Amino acid sequence: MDLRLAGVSHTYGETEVLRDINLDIPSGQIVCIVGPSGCGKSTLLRMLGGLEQPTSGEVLQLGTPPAGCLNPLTYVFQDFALLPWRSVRGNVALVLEDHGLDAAARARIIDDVLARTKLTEFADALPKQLSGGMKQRVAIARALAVNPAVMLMDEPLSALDSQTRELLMDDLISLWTRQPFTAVYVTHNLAEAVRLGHRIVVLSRRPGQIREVVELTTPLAERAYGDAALEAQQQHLWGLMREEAAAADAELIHV
Ligand SMILES: Nc1ncnc2c1ncn2[C@@H]1O[C@H](COP(=O)(O)OP(=O)(O)OP(=O)(O)O)[C@@H](O)[C@H]1O
Repeated sequence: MDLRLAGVSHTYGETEVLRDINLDIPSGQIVCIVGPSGCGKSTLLRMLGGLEQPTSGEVLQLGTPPAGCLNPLTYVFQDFALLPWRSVRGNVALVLEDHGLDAAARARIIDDVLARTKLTEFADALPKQLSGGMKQRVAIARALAVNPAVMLMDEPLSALDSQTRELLMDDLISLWTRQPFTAVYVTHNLAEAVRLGHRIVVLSRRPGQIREVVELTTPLAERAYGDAALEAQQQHLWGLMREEAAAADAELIHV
């Protein structure tokens, strides 16, 4: 299933947040959204997930979700959003309830996603026993458990220190390489965007408009930390964003 934003604009009261966004999210790709603070990235993600309706334009789901999909659109948030009283297994199991699956089918799915996210041996741990990186792995396992058509990821690594971020980026790349998934990945971090994005959508400051869509053709598995070509892409992105970011920053300060 692909997603398409067709002429999407959005206004909160007097504030125009997004203007005329036209964008396709093709199945099997990671599409990163970057742009200065407050330009409407999270709003765009909420529209893709159907949590909010755009003031004008349409969000279209094209085609059918993959076989075995229990929830076509699922979120991964920065703050993990785990239930503290449930174990790792229990947190993943939560999203499998009320789908008419028998216990064996649920166990099979949970075992599979825990293995894919390297959490098998932590299945019985509680969130408070886990590092931030491990908590986010649980959130990713939980998202994968419903076999979504598209994962909507809102700054999923922003709460983590830089080394943990690197490890999780490697994990996401190996997850995708073994079994491609579709994701829209909002980030402030251009290094993350060039490591993980097949396409990077650069938004202007508010009202967010698409300034450029950068396509990266290097396979994800070949995008090593510190790669010169990636650094060059990152510089290009920063060139596009620099003035917008400075203007957005000044705007926030003087409000
Ligand atoms: N429910 C809401 N009601 C009113 N204004 C809102 C609402 N949600 C977001 N906004 C405003 O819309 C603008 C865009 O917000 P949004 O969170 O989408 O931006 P963002 O690009 O994700 O920001 P950041 O990079 O800081 O996370 C901001 O000015 C924000 O204050």
